[in-house]
Amino acid sequence: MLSTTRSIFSRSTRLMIPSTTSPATRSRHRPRKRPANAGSARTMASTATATARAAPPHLASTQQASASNTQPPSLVPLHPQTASIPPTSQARDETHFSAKRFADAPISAASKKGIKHEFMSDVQASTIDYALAGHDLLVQAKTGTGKTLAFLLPSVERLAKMTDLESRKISMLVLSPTRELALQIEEEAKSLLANHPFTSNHAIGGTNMQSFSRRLLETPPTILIATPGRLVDHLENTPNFSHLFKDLRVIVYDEADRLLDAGFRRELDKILKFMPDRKQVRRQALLFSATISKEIKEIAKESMMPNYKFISTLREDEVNTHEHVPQQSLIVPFPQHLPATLAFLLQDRVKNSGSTKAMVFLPTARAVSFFYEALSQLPRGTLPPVYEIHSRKSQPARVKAADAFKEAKQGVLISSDVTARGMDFPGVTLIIQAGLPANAEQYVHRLGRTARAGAGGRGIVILTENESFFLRDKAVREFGITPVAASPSAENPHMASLDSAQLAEAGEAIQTVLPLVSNETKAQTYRAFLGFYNGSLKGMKWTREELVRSANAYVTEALGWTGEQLPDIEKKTVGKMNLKGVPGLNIVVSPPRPRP
Ligand SMILES: Nc1ncnc2c1ncn2[C@@H]1O[C@H](COP(=O)(O)OP(=O)(O)OP(=O)(O)O)[C@@H](O)[C@H]1O
Repeated sequence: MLSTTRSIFSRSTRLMIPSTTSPATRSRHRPRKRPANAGSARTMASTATATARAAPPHLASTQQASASNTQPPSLVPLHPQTASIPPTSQARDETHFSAKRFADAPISAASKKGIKHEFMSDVQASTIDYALAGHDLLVQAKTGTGKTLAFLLPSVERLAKMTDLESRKISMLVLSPTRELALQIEEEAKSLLANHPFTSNHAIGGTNMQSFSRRLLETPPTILIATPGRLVDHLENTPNFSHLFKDLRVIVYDEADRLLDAGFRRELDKILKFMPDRKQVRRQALLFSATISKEIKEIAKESMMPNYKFISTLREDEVNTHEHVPQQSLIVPFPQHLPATLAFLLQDRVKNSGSTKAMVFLPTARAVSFFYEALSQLPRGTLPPVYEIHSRKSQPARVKAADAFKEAKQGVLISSDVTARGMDFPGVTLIIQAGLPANAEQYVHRLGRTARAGAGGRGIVILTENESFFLRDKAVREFGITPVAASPSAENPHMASLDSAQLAEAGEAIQTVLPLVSNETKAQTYRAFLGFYNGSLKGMKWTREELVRSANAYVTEALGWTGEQLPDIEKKTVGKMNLKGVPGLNIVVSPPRPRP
């Protein structure tokens, strides 16, 4: 079966990309001047030129480090002609870094020792004085521009100066919407705290609650990083847990707009009820995010003192994605989402001298499993290592996948939105979003997993015709997403292109692996499809009947379901989805619950 796949790839001319291109050689390949026929300012060529002009020394050295990480290629690409494109998706963008040095900042020697960067990023430079002065802050800055250090550093500095801190109490609470992000913040806190007498710990779902309660009560950390659900659990169910917060001086809402939206609101309200009255213990509130809508601004006010400051490092006319990240869209039917993803991954590998580090975002956890199972069945060497991460995996498996992908020089991480915000995976060159993103904000956060800390990257969103209403959203229209063309553009060779032959070729490869994906995964992906698109009927312009018809076509044509009957779906689930009476579902009555 797999031999078909091999033959598809071996039909192309075998290509050897010069794997030993040194960073210096590569930079010579980059255009030094903007060509007269170059398109918009978004072209990678112009970014590369700007980079060559303005790289501060700290960034130049990081650039060299990342460029030297490229591995020799091991694949035969779908269309080898694209290989002549000089790899520039690692071009850097310095617009988010300031000329302020940490060495000159009014901060302790202990903190200076713990910081590995020389220059402050914009958001760090523009917030540090206000934060050190104890103001409540609502801060908006682009993804990947160093917000974590922007809230950790001044908070730690303020705590270090407080002479009346109660020992054995938590002084600073950082709230994070996801477990992975909480652990990542803790890592960054640990390196900042290396020379301070402070400690940090976390309280996140998926860990043993009893042993964590014990540990936190026995040795309370100075800084606790928590996900809201688990913190509420502790506060409500662990005796004396709320006493740990009696001297809380700083509270941080990372990804504030997500924490304040309807999904977390109830938990946040509960958490705040357990915190000491701000009139008795003066507490600083720091709210950070890359996306802050008007409504969120209004809600955020409730969490801050009336004289709070709103700081945005976005210029007034600036759209909220990195200008230097080329973004493209491809409109194809559902069965072509996986083949198109494969084709783009292979193309990116060629564009990056055989080494791609890409993330593929999908709307549901089950769709993640499906893509993962299919792509990992491709013949060895077709793709770099493939990883999956989503909420249905155990916490140790999530940590393992996130850590492995962080470390990986090349790889493909298939993910649900659990890694969409805040996660810092170094060197990601391509973000693919296949299927409808939840909203414009989530699109921005997912895209923000590339082009971090001044590096370059690209984004592609793959949608069906019905999902393409997303591209017509007012906010999304401003992002400058351009359609993927059928053939490579001479004007901008760094943009992805895809013709029908390439898509068919990738489709053939996918057809060979679909039978290897388990029926259970396909059935679950089908049910998740029904659930997810049921929530977007209006945008999709589907009736409930059309939803079911589309899901039934999806399971056979896109997922390769070959069962005699469609996957079953429990009666109670059908009721919850409001699909009762809609023809075309294979409804089963839920098995009775075992009596206690
Ligand atoms: N001053 C700096 N100079 C260079 N790199 C920096 C600087 N500050 C932070 N970084 C690095 O930039 C990367 C992104 O930082 P961070 O994760 O804090 O971004 P963020 O703004 O919180 O992103 P997101 O919006 O996705 O949450 C990290 O690898 C971090 O180490």
